[in-house]
Amino acid sequence: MSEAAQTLEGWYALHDFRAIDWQAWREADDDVRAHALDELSGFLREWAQTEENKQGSTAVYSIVGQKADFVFMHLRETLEELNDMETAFNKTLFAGFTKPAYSYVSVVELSNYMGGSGDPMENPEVVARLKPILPKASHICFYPMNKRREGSDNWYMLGMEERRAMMRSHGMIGRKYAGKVKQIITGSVGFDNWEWGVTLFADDPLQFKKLVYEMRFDEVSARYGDFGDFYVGNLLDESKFAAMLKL
Ligand code: VOV
Repeated sequence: MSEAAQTLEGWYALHDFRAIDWQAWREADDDVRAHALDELSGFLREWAQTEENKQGSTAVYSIVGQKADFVFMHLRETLEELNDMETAFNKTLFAGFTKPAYSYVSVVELSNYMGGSGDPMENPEVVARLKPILPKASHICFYPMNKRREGSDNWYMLGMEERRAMMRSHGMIGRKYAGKVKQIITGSVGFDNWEWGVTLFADDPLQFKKLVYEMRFDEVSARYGDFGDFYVGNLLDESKFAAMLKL
């Protein structure tokens, strides 16, 4: 049996993709819409406060294309907290004007492929990566992925050193995008239908295309990467959200 990589886990993640029921929104009375917007603003502020208190983080983006209209990406200490916020939001008037489009449950993960020495949890940089404040970059890109397990292309049958060498090469490509793309890798084995969620943040959306394309030529992606649907979107704040919903 090959040696499993050791992983460190941080905050739990929920990517909550929703579509807006535009017909219901259009048909609602002005005061109902106003109340729904107030509730939405209340939640956005509450989530910002949680972030301020370093008890979690939330990113809010619109989604371009027909897969969804917006996404809330929440990071919290426990699955219970994620569930509670999801349920609290679902009880709002505004949530009644949305339909579920897709969701993804995972946990922020670091592996020991690049392992340093000493107790990693004593390293503030590691802790900051496990419990990250999500960047407020102009754009988000999310997709789930697996490492392939097919015939002779089986990631899970490779030895640790071989995997480590490939992850090193992966990391070298990623490093070229330092300052342009920030990645949050969340593990989802046992939690959701794919093995990892990849969430990228950038001010220039073309950097997503360039990074993902360059990685396609790297062995770990070229030979062992299988990918789900891609979601790409634009940063929303309270006023942009209100503008998006204005009729
Ligand atoms: C933005 C740049 C960037 C950088 C710097 C970077 C670096 C690194 C390092 C150093 C490591 C290993 C240690 C750790 O931190 O876990 C990883 C780990 C991982 N990555 Fe990565 N990755 C990036 C970006 C990046 C992208 C764009 C993708 C999607 C791949 C693609 O083809 O679309 C990805 C995937 C992953 C995954 C799924 C893992 C876990 C794999 C596992 O088997 O455990 N990643 N990644």
